[in-house]
Amino acid sequence: MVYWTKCPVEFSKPWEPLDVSTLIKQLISSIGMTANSSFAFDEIPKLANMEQSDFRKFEEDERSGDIEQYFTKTQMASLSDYEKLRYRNMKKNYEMMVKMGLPAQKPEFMKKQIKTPSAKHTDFASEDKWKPSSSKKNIAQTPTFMQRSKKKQRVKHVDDTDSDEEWRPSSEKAKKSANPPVFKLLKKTRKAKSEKMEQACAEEMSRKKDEENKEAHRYPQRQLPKTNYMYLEVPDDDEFIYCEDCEREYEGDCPVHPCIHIYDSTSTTKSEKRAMETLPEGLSVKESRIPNAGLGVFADKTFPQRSRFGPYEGEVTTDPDKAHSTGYAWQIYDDGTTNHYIDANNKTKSNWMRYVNCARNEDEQNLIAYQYKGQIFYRSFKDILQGTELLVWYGQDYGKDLGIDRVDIKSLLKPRYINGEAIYGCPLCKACFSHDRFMSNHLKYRHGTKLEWMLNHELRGDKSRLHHSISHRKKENIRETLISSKEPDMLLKEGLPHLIGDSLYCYYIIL
Ligand SMILES: C[S@@+](CC[C@H](N)C(=O)[O-])C[C@H]1O[C@@H](n2cnc3c(N)ncnc32)[C@H](O)[C@@H]1O
Repeated sequence: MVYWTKCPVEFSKPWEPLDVSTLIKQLISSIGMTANSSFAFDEIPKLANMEQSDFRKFEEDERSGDIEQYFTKTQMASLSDYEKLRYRNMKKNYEMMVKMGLPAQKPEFMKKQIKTPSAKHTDFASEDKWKPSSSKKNIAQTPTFMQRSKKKQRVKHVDDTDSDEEWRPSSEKAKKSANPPVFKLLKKTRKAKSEKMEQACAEEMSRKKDEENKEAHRYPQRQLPKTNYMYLEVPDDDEFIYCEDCEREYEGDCPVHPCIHIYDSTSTTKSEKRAMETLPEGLSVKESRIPNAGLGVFADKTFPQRSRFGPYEGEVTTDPDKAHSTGYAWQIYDDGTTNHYIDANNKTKSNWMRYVNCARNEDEQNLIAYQYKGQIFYRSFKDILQGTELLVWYGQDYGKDLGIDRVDIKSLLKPRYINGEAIYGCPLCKACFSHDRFMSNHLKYRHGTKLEWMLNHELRGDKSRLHHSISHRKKENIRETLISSKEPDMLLKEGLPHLIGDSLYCYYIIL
């Protein structure tokens, strides 16, 4: 903290956390002699202006040093006088910082409360994060059972509603496809908003184009081929959703880290404004930050990690040529083979998701596209901050046609055969998987940025080296023992390291 390194006052025991009120008093008295010190002087007037009586009152208040509420009787008895003093000082410091309106990190021991504190102390003990406006509010924790029931409701929305599409994929599962409920907004407002938005976008774009044409081109001008559809890894079973935090798939949503579904706005129009009108609250469409990419979708507020958007709407077609020609079609699989395409080229039959552009690298990507029950959803795998453009990865082939060269995860999925069984070893850690899908998920979610870095910096233009190093590492690290998939509990009991992924599928343990 600032008073260890920059404090102009000398203390006899620098290793002992100090009582901050004593410290502040000494600081205030030393203002005159510390004018050249590196201490954050803008803080000093604030401290100096605090009423002295406040400090005294605080100091004299015996309960402010009370730490018993955080320890059991046995724990308290085992603490030495020195430790008790230390904890009391930490608590006092924290409370004083909060009182002064300074951001303070709550000491670890104060997060666990054993006994009910007095009303006065609840103020401090209930704060997990310091917030200027809520520093004295008692923030209630949502009980776990309440969070669960919320999650169930969300799942029900997706599962129980029927889709409007005229043609449906052949799979029985996809027939029950979701058409998420929507917020009822004042249509006129949205209509006016979207009309204005379209017009403003068009004007802004034509102005920028004129300007760009006058300038020497800063970026290579590419005639982008409209001969692509967007591609996802082939799902064998699209009723499972991968959770990046748990590193495993769940049937439906992860019960521990459920998604927050962001619903489309209602649009009943049959005109081309439909796609724009479906924009959820907090999103807007304007010119993309990616040169020559056209329009893009931007966040007007922060969307947290695991926000889920969708489904992607469009016309269903089984004609690959038609889908290839538009640049707005996602390929949909059923049992590992292409079943149909959802083409959002037609604005009267699609939603706002048609405007989401392709990320050029892992850093700017904030959405993952995935197929769930025959439909495409986008999910944020990190917080999307206000003002950021929403960007998803369209897939290797489409990416290449847009001039984007990213690590081809599929190329890292070459198995090695042990006892006749294919195993997929991670090039970056010791995890191994029995199925390319688990390995692919692991690479994408656990090491995405690192892979990008390897390609761009270490292995630029020489992907063969990467493959070489992978097979070399595999030879070194893989213990050639096949462990039955039926014994995951036993394996865990033995405490073997690096059992990663779903234990039913991932049954290789690496040395
Ligand atoms: C699904 S649409 C995205 C919305 C599109 N920007 C629009 O204005 O309608 C896909 C098209 O957007 C453009 N695009 C998307 N991502 C791009 C990128 N990273 N670089 C260049 N063009 C991109 C390409 O023209 C592509 O065919």
